Amino acid sequence: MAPPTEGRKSKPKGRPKNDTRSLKRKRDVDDLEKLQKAVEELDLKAEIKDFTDLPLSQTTASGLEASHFKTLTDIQSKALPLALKEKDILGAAKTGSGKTLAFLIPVLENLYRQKWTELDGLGALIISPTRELAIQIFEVLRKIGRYHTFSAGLVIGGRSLQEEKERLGRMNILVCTPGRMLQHMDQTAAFEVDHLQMLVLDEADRIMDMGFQASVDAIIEHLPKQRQTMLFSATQTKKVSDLARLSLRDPEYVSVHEAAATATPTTLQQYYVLTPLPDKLDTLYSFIKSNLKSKIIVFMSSGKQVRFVYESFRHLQPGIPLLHLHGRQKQTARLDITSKFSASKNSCIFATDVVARGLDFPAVDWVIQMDCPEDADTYIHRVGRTARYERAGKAVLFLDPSEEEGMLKRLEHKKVPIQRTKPREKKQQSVKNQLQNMCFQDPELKYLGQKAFVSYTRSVFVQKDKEVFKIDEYDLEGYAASMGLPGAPKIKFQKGDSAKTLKNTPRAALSSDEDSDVETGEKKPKKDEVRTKYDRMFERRNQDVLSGHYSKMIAEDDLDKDEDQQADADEDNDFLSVKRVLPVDEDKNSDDDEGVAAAGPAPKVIHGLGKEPLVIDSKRREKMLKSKKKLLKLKEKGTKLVFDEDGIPHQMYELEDEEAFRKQGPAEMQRAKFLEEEAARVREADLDDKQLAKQKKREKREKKKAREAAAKASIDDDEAPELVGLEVGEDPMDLLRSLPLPEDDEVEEKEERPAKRPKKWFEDDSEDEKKKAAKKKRRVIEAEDEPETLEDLEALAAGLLS
Ligand SMILES: Nc1ncnc2c1ncn2[C@@H]1O[C@H](COP(=O)(O)OP(=O)(O)OP(=O)(O)O)[C@@H](O)[C@H]1O
Repeated sequence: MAPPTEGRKSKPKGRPKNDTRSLKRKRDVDDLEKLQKAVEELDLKAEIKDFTDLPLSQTTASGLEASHFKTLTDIQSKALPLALKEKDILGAAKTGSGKTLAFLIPVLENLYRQKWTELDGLGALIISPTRELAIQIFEVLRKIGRYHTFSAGLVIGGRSLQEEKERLGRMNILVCTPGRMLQHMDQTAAFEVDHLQMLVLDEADRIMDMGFQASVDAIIEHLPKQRQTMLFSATQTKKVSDLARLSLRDPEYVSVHEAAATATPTTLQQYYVLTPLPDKLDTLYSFIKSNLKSKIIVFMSSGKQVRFVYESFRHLQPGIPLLHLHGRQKQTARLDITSKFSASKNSCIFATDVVARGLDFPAVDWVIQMDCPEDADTYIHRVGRTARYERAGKAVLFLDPSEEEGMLKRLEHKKVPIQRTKPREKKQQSVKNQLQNMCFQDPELKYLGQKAFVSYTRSVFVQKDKEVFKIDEYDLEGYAASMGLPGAPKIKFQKGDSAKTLKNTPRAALSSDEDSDVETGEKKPKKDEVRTKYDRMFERRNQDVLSGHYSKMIAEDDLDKDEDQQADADEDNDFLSVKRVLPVDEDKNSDDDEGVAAAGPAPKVIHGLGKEPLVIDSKRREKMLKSKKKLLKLKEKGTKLVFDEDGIPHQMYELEDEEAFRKQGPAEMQRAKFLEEEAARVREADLDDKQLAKQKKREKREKKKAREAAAKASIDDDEAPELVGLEVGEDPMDLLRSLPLPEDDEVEEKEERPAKRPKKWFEDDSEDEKKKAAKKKRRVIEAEDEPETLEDLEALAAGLLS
């Protein structure tokens, strides 16, 4: 047995092992009793400043210390004593004020004091409205609970249900999103919640609102009524109906900032700018350009808006890393993006309300609300992503003039101090033309823009607060034009659903096929209207130009269709979107492949053109096949044949019969013989070539002399034709011949190779490589023979100059 390590207390000698264990157990029991007593005796009126002043287990205290938490925030000092005494709590405090610890510490402590073990099953359930927030809560729990022996899990979807099922039964603490949790409660037989002690709802008002209503009610039905329930939010729900749904027992309302003059952090500066809808993108771009050294979050009303602005702005290359986040991205991508944004010093993320609540990105400088929030509470949560825990921050709200009065009234009512500011004229720049160009050149971007336009318009239409959102007063045509669209897509609205309900309704419950239930369409061309090829181009989508990036985006969307509802909270629903209406002219044939395949007649198949049969599933493809040139691309490449004296074709290189080869002698000898013969042939050919070259030169010299003589004669006759840029009598070939001829490709490459420039953040490798390939192509100039005609030389000179 190894000797006891220095500094570590050795076991008392001679004492039986069992005695030690029972002594330890007794000491633990004593400690627990003491802790329990201290909690019971805790004076609720006493001022608690440090975590060490609280009756906490050594394990939690050590976890807090190791995570560098020392002093309590206001909400923590008010809520923690009550929560430790197992009271039901309604906690309200400003954003970034430390509510997470106010419920996580009691979760750990109360289970600890009840000696909860793995065998006792689920002890505490923490519900969050979004996956990102659930992950964040889980991370904090892991940090401060690192010395505890509880098992804790994250149930948020995005990975296999089976995998989660297997682990669920063993968990003591779970952090979850409502949709996924309910799925498990309904489907996982081994998952027991009968002994649950604590239920926590973070961002409670959001979880209790209409979108989550059904799932939350169903979850609560599974839970035992006797439990501790805690609700936390910066905008707390006090609705009696909500509290009744949760069966709270005499809840303590802990609101530390209710008496405060403002509902938002005092370190937060808040502004609004009046920017009519058609100028919104210009204002946003100008703002980003003027704040390249900042960390910015830009909130938009829908995922489609986010995608359009991200895709178009990244092409404009503002000079700051751009990111985008919305509910339809794959979970791994979302995680990657949030961690990138957290780690970055300066970057700009375009996001939907999926990041509006609870997320604790470090050191955000600006929160921009490009689209007006649906209500003052959403405003408060969005701006709360900056100015967190004693840090300073700034927020700007973009308002259309029609929204100003209504929104300011709402904000004032919620005690939000906001003042108007104007963007600097000097810094204002317009991107309208560039967007128009981009949409014109890239039908996919245009299509994305149309969808963004429709989803924005619809989001405004479904808003409940008609005092703020007056659909008739927006310049929608102007907005569409500012996005680079050729006219505003026509939208047919459906009545009945409110923004909030739609916001959280699971996508599956809405339309699964975006375009199948659309009520909207692009402007139908009138029959007699003159249509240019540009009009037609603007109306197309999914042509051959489909960019890889966009297809990837679309693929991501499809992959992500099974995401849980709360994660999609931000996402617009597809009961309206752009319907592609084809022009009546011949381009009506130019439907995209998917459309025809889905709805049209069975596709034709052509065999024999290439290796694989060609499927003609659209008229456009059929048309393409009628063009010989295009068809060539699809054909197999020909094989080169040589004909012998009898006119029989042979492959260029045919393998000799092995036996015949052997008969001719050893391979090495045959090889030497072959080389010798070939060398002799080359020498002979070389001689011929040299003679030919000499003869050509001689002929040229003679021709030149003849021309000079003729020119001289004509000068003498005073009838010489003018040669622009040349001295009279000078041979035009001489000038061009004096241009340096490339020796070989390598020299060219050295001369032309540009100085290596650093890769810009917005360039991806494939683009880089494409450029390189294009450059290489340009560089290759065939210059083996001396140019002979003027045309040859002109072509060569042009090649060199370019
Ligand atoms: N006692 C403390 N001492 C130091 N930092 C703290 C303390 N409590 C919380 N914080 C830090 O403050 C920040 C905000 O905390 P938290 O995310 O819990 O805020 P919140 O009130 O839940 O905000 P929101 O309303 O936006 O969800 C976090 O970075 C957290 O680490």
